Formats: sequence, structure tokens, C-alpha cells
Amino acid sequence: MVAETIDGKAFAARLRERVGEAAARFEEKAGRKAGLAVVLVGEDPASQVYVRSKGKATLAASMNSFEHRLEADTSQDDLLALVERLNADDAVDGILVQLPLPAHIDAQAVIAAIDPDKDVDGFHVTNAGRLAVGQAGFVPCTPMGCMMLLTDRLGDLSGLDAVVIGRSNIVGKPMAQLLLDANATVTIAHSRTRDLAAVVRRADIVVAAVGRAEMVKAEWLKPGATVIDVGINRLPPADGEEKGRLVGDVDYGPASQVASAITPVPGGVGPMTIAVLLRNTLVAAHRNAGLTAPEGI
Ligand SMILES: NC(=O)C1=CN([C@@H]2O[C@H](COP(=O)(O)OP(=O)(O)OC[C@H]3O[C@@H](n4cnc5c(N)ncnc54)[C@H](OP(=O)(O)O)[C@@H]3O)[C@@H](O)[C@H]2O)C=CC1
Ligand SMILES: Nc1nc(=O)c2c([nH]1)NC[C@@H]1CN(c3ccc(C(=O)N[C@@H](CCC(=O)O)C(=O)O)cc3)C=[N+]21
Repeated sequence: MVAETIDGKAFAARLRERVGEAAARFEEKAGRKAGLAVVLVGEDPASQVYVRSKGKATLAASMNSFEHRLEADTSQDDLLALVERLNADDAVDGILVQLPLPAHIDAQAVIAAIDPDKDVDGFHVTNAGRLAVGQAGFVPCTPMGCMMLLTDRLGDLSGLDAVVIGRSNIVGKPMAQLLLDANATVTIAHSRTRDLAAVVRRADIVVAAVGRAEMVKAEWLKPGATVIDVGINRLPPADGEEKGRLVGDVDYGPASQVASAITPVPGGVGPMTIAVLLRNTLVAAHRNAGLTAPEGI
């Protein structure tokens, strides 16, 4: 079998288009643009790339982008003070503090300071709790993007066996919760899982969110499985290359001979993350303006 490529890049472009149209209608109704504030502390090159692409996508979707770049040695108190200012700023509907933060800053304390109704990343405990008990709130962008790709491809997920590899608060755990809400039978695997190959082999749906290049092998997969590769790993540069290639957590070439559908890296989950971030920001803007968020975005 040769797997179909799940084109996250194209799906995300369509979602950004719809969000942009809805954002233009929001502006007419509310008399202002929706706004996303992105805070970057330090100069991690990968983070700079993400922040730049978020900013461009935000402007292209007819929303305001407020970028705050702080020195790597910014104190936690100064960062908390900025978050408070953004919480109080009516032009700011969504706040994203780019992770990871420098080691001297307690990321949990910073996330806790964000107004949960501006927490478009869905990382605040209030939003994690809302997701856990089935209340409306902000859902983390990456897992939400994965769910959109899965339901677009498979429709109803009821009764399907799903394995999520990874249990981080930002990807693995919320991913498992969303799959459970969609009535899949969910297994969460992690670094202590015994015989990961056998666990993965049972799954109709595999979501890999580990951060280890090409770790998931074709032989682990059930033939016909749907594979969502969240991992973003940069390989060391090969001879003559300046930068190494980006690869996922799945050994894509061989896996695509066994799966029925698979997301590529790049061009799979990554672009969905940004599109869902814009969607969440527009939903936040409607709530903040006392308007009903449109259906279907
Ligand atoms: N496409 C996108 O938009 C995004 C991509 N990412 C990428 O996704 C990947 C995961 O990110 P994140 O969740 O933040 O990472 P974390 O490092 O927070 O979590 C990694 C998880 O993988 C598990 N793990 C580590 N080694 C193994 C192993 N050998 N076997 C099984 N499980 C293992 C860990 O287990 P344990 O808990 O036991 O330590 C942990 O739960 C990264 O590559 C990241 O760059 C992340 C966010 C967004
Ligand atoms: N507060 C916070 N929220 C996040 O959502 C967040 C974060 N911090 N820290 C880092 C991770 C990672 N992340 C990605 C977003 C887009 C791509 C993306 O668009 N990737 C492109 C490739 C980009 C490239 O070429 O480098 C792709 O996969 O096609 C990847 C990764 C968001 N994260």
C-alpha cells in the first residue's frame, strides 16, 4: 500500500482563508481588528522563525499582530508585568508566550498569569481543566489541528484504536483527551512504555509527539493505519548542506508504504498549529467584543 499524503499545508491555507474572511467581518461589526500578542524571550533561532511566521500569518488574516521581543536575561517579574499589561489591553484578544522560556523563568508561573480568556494556546490550567471536563475553552492548537486532519480524513472516530506517543501538557495529553471525546479507544505511550512497537501495532490512528527523529518504524504500524506526525526534528547537516533536513518522529519513507495516510514533515501538522492559533484568536475576539463567534471556523 502507498499511503496518501495528508496535506496539512493546504488544509491550513484553507482554514486561514476562512479565518481571514471572518476576521474582516469581525472588524466591520466590532469597529476594530482582532489582535494577537506574541511574546518572545531570548534569541532561540527556531523560535524566531515560528514567531515571524505567526506574525505574517496574523497580518495576512486581517488581524493585528503585536510582537514583543525581550532580551534573554529579562527577569520573570518584567515578563509577568508585560503579561499583565497585555491582559488589560482591549486591543489584545490573544496572548502567546513562546516556549521554551529561558531556564531562570518559571514557565508555569507565566502561563498562570495569562487571562484564561486570552489564552489562545490553551495552556492555562483553567483551559486544561475545561478540556478535561468537557467545557468550552481554548484547546491547544497543535492537537486541535491534528483532530481536524483526522476527522477530515476518517469522519467518525468512534471505536477506533488510537495511540498517542508522548504525554506533554501541550501536545500528548490534550491530544489524548480530544481523541477520547471523539469516542476513540485511546492509549498514551511514553518513555516508560514497554514494547512500544506492540502498542503501536494495535492502532488505527497513531499520533507521534516525541521529539526523536524518525523513531517510529514502518514495521511497528498496522497496515492501513492513519499516521499523524507532530515531531519537528532537525537532522545534523549532511555533507554540503548548511542546515540539516527537518524530519518528523516517524520514519516517513518506509512508513508511507504501510500506512493508508500520513502527514509529512514539513507541510503537515506545523502549518495547522498556526492556522488554529488564528482561529482561536478570532474566537477570543468575538467573546471579548460580546459577539457570537461564527460557525465553521
Ligand atoms: N508541529 C507543531 O506544531 C509542534 C511540534 N512539536 C514537536 O513535537 C515533538 C514533541 O513535543 P512536546 O510534546 O513539546 O515534547 P516533550 O519533550 O515535552 O514530550 C515528549 C514526550 O515524548 C516521550 N518520549 C521521549 N522519548 C520516548 C521514547 N523513546 N519512547 C516513547 N516516548 C518517548 C516523553 O516521555 P516522558 O513523559 O516519559 O518523558 C514525553 O512524554 C517535538 O518534536 C516538538 O518539536 C511541538 C509542538 C508543536
Ligand atoms: N507558546 C507556544 N505555542 C506554540 O504553539 C509553540 C511554542 N510555544 N513553542 C514551539 C512550538 C512549535 N510550534 C510550531 C509551529 C509551527 C510550525 C511550522 O509551521 N512548521 C513548518 C516548518 C517550519 C520550518 O521550516 O522550520 C512545517 O512543519 O511545515 C512548527 C512548530 C509551535 N509551538
